[in-house]
Amino acid sequence: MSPNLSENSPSNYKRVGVVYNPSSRGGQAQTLFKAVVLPLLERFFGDRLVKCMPTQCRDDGTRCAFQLIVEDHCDYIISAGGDGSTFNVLNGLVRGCLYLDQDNKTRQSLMMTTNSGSSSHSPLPVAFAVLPIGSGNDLHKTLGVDVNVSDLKFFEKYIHMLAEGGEVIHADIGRVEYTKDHTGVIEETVNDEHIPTQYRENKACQLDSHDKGVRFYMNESSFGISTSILNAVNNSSISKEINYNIQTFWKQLTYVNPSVKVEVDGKVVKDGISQLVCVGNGKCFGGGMRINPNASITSEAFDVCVLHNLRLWNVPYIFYQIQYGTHGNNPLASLYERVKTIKASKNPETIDDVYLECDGEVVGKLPATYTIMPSCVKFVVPKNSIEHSNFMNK
Ligand SMILES: Nc1ncnc2c1ncn2[C@@H]1O[C@H](COP(=O)(O)OP(=O)(O)OP(=O)(O)O)[C@@H](O)[C@H]1O
Repeated sequence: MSPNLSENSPSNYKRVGVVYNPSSRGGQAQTLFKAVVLPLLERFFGDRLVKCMPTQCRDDGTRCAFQLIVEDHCDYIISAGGDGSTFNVLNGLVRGCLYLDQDNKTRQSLMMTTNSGSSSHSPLPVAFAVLPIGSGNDLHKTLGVDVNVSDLKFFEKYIHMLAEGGEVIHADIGRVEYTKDHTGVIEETVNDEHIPTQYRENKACQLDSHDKGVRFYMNESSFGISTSILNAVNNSSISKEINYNIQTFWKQLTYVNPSVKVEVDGKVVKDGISQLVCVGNGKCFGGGMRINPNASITSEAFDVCVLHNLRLWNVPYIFYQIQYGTHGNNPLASLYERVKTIKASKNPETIDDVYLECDGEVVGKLPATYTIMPSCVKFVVPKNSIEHSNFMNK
């Protein structure tokens, strides 16, 4: 049945908070936001625009979104940045809603770890949207939206869409419970949930323990070679866009594929050497590669791609295929579609830890458990986007 359109207009949300990452796009986002984005936000949102908060440091989008919801009572949060910012802000949005959750219903559904994947969830009360001003913008490739940050008309159209022209769909999000790293490979601050200090006495919004982290993601999560590439890119002063290609090539020469066990809805599908496993809520990954070509953020399920023991000489062809999403018949890849839970661990013969990333942010390591959170987020998208038509045709 088609959803009721008027109820789904973003103009129903009257208290809008924007979190922007001035360091996105190698620092260009700062100027772009002030010169182009902010005047358009003021023009299209008017009095509805409550506050714009710049992030102060890495992962700070979580704190900003939390405060906009809890202190400024925002009912609509926009993340202006790249995929990493989307991830941070989403986690602040979830924790802010948990903090305000009087009847404990939100917490119960977000802590769900069974494979029932019921669609009876009601979405979180705060709407969410992303204004793409980052480098990769894989989420927008999943949505089917062409991003052109050098075109002022793009921002004019897009911000009008966010204010009134777009539509709210109920998007699924991925939940991953992973093992925290305390070895120093990942900075200790990444282990923090980033809930502002004054709210930490309220346990309702805290999902982590000392050893386990819980994060939510919008588009994709993966483990294997991807995290090794991301760690090298993020710890370097070379431009992200150039270094990404250099590291992708270099890691193919140096990365030792780990042995992992992957269980999909209770069935072991991989018990051996794998270069990469991608648990997709959306289809795109790594700068637009269609690694889970049939995934949709409204399918109420994950799609999973396992890349087996790739060797250097296999890589060019299979990555060419992944670019176009045609790797399904390649014996070096296995695709599992419409999956509710995934459990993954490293096998004893692999000595090094296997790290995982969510929406491009390396957060922790295996063992990890993924659970789909169906129809969890009221997400504003353009009416002509792929994910909007997926939602309408559900
Ligand atoms: N004020 C800040 N200073 C330094 N780093 C920040 C700041 N705010 C956020 N970050 C971090 O910047 C990183 C990248 O952010 P983001 O994803 O927005 O941009 P990007 O890398 O240009 O885009 P993409 O992820 O799409 O390639 C994230 O790890 C985020 O936590």
